Amino acid sequence: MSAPPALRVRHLRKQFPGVVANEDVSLTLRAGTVHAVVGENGAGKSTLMKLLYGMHRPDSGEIHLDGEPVRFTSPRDAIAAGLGMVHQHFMLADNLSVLENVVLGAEPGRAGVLDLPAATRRVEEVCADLGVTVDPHAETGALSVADRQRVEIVKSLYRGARILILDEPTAVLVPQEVERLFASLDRLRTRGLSILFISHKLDEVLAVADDVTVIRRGVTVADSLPANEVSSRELAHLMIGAELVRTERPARPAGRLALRLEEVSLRLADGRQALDSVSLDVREGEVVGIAGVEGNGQTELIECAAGVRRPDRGRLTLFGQDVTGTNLRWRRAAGVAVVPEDRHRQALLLEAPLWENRMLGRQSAPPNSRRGWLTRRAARRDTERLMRDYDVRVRDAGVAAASLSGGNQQKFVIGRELAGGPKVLLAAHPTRGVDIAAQQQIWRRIEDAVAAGAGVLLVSADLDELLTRSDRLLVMLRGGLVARVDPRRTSAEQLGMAMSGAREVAG
Ligand SMILES: Nc1ncnc2c1ncn2[C@@H]1O[C@H](COP(=O)(O)OP(=O)(O)OP(=O)(O)O)[C@@H](O)[C@H]1O
Repeated sequence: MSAPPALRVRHLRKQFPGVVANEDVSLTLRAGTVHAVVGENGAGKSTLMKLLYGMHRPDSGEIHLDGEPVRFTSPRDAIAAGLGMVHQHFMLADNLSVLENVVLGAEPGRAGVLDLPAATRRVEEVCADLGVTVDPHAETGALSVADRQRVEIVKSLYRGARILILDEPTAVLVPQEVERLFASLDRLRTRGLSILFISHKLDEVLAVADDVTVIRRGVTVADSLPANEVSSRELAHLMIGAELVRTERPARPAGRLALRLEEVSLRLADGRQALDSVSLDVREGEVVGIAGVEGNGQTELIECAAGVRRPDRGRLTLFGQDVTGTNLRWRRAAGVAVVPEDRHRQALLLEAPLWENRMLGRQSAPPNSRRGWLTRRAARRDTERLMRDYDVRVRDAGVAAASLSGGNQQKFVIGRELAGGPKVLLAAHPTRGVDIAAQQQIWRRIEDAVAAGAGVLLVSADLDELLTRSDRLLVMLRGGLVARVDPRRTSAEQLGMAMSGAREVAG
């Protein structure tokens, strides 16, 4: 008899107030394989992972581990049973060392004390299993995104995980890092571990996964298909129940100078030179893309352009007017819209209802305010219109932002920022965590704004997005703009090379 599957999920159901997040979800994760879960935003993928990891309890349905039924009441139970999970937002303490993060919360030795030299050796062994090197004594906050992700994986393996759940692990990685992650997953698979991961990138899913499960609106529509028997087109079709339309980018003439940065520099409190004499122009009706490995100044660039941070040196102008000393509020009033990198901390009040979130930063503008009074009904109606326009799938405008799926939160923020007809849009990762159909929809709206004259400064970790959407593309490294590439003549691999500082740059 063949071995039972590592994990078998049958007819899981989970309802939240007003929403059935998982209606009927099933999948079979075979031992020693990589299994991808795909589906539109809000399809119920994260809910499934949280059910498996003991963060939520299913209303009905069954979970079997190695053929045995299990019922977890907390992640602690799931970890004890051999599950590990790497969340989209890493759960590491930045001010602790890699080693401290890894052993934090893990069982100490028999004597109740932690044997540090033994723990260090074990961490090094796990890294060797993964085929990566991470210094156990490095400060976690100083590591790159890819390294922090490795630490999360090491942490799970250190605790003895045999099944690893990864929630959109590649969303934050550049192509070279994606390849390294896949190589690590491959090593784990050969050693008999089983991996379940969520992704929105179908080509990538087909490249690495053995099996694929498709969830549409809370229901499994394809249960554990062999990946070599489907195409990305078929998967997209299964996900949305319709064909995707490819959009061609129109050539467009750029207009007046909208935003200009002149030799802008910024040193952070920890002494790091975040921006080093950055000069760039964004004209009306064009998209200027910024490529770079995360942590090379893109975040601070957007923050300075938005007026959230003030540069130490240099000048910013908006349609010729010096705005260097103005803040976010002032710039918003002057027509600047901002889609920030961290939607949880900078774009949404998670506990507040959507209609309040709709008004953030614009409390005094119509239709939210009449003669200075907030009109709640108008704000709600306006929010519901925005939800329809941007296909934000949620019951009504009274629902708290926290209970929206990640992709729906992003669609909401984009809709809110574009609603005012901005002159300049500062967009950091506008489609991060958003499914392919919604990505196209978001870009259609941004392109409409561009056609209406908006100038867009785009920061993204998605190289295909940068290459297909930018009119001009600049590469950022260690706080400076180091290369200019032609988005029409550059491949994602060449761009990845330029981002890592390699000399020869195409275009
Ligand atoms: N804690 C919660 N309370 C209320 N509703 C929730 C909660 N968590 C999820 N939902 C709802 O359940 C549905 C499924 O959400 P889920 O996060 O599982 O989707 P997803 O497929 O992971 O989406 P995405 O790709 O956008 O991350 C959504 O409609 C979401 O609003």
